[in-house]
Amino acid sequence: MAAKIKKIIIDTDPGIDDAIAIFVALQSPEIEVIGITTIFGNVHTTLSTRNALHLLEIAGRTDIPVAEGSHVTITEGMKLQSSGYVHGTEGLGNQNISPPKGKPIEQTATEFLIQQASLYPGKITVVALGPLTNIALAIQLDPGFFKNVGQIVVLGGAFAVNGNVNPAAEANIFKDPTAADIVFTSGADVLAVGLNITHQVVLTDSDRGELAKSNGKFAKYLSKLLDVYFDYHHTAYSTRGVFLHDPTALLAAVNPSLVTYSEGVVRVQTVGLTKGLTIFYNKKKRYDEVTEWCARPSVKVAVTVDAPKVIKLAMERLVNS
Ligand SMILES: O=c1[nH]cnc2c1ncn2[C@@H]1O[C@H](CO)[C@@H](O)[C@H]1O
Repeated sequence: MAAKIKKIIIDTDPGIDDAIAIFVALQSPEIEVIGITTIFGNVHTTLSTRNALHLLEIAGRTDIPVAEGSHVTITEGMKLQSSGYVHGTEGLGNQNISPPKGKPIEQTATEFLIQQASLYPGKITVVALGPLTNIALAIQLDPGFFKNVGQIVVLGGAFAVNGNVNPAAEANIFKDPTAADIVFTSGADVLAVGLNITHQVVLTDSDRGELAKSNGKFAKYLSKLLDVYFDYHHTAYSTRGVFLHDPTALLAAVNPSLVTYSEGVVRVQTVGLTKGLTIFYNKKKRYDEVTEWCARPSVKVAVTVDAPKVIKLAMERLVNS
C-alpha cells in the first residue's frame, strides 16, 4: 500500500529559495500542500502574500489557500526591514510582477494554523521558512496547538556555526527571536534545520544552466530569478553557487531520512549583541545550577544531511515540471 500522503502547511516569506521550496513541494507526490501562510522576513508580509499568490498562479494551483500572517514581531511589534539585497527589492529577483488575481482567505495565518491542526490532530506538518511569529502566536492562542500540530520543521538557527545576518544569528531567528524561543520551548515536535545543514546544500552554476535549458515550467521560471540570488552569494561568500536553505527544510519534511538529528533543548538569545543566537543543550551534563535550559522540552536539531540527494531531488522535481 502506498505510504500516506502528508499534509503540509508552508509558512513563508517568498524569497527566491522560498519560491524553489514551494515549487518542489508542489511537485512532491509524498505530500499535499493544504495551505500557505505568510510572514515578513525576506520581504514585508503584504509582499509575501502577493508573492505567494503569484507563485501559486504560475503553478496553476490557485486551489491552495493563502492566509496572511503577522506584520510585526510577537512582542516588540516591530516592522522589520526586508532583505532586498538577497532576493531583489520585491523578493522574487527584481521581476516586474503584475498583481495576482487571487486574494488571501479571510482567516489570518494563525487562525488557519490553529484550525487545520485541530481538524487533523497529529497529521499536519508545518514547514516554517521565515520568522516564527505566526506559529508562536498559534502556540499562545491555542493551548492545544503544540499537541495538535504533527511536526514543525523550522528552517532556522545556526547551531555551532556563524549566522548569516551577523556572526551570531541566522536571519529567520534574528527577525523574531522571542517567537523562535516560544516555538523551541513549546513542547511541539520541532525539527530545526539550521545553517550548519543548509550551507552544505549548494546549487551550482551548472545546475542553474540545467534548469535554464530544461522544459520544466518551474525550472524555466526559477532560472530567471536565480541571477539575483547568485549575485548575492558571489558578493557575500565569493561562491558561484547558492545555498538551498528553504528547499532543504522542505525536503527534510517530505523525506526525513535526508537528515539525521540530535535531541536536546534549544534556547534563543532575544537581546543584545548575540540576539538571535540559538544554543543547543544536548542534556549530557547535569548542571548544579538551575538554568534557563532546565525542565524544557527537547527538540530535534538536524546534524547531518545527504546534500547530493537534496540537490538531486530538487533538480529532478523542477526539471520534470
Ligand atoms: O544572508 C542572508 N541574509 C538574510 N536572509 C537570508 C540570507 N541568506 C538567505 N536568507 C533567507 O533567510 C533564510 C536563511 O537564513 C532563508 O529562508 C533565506 O530566504
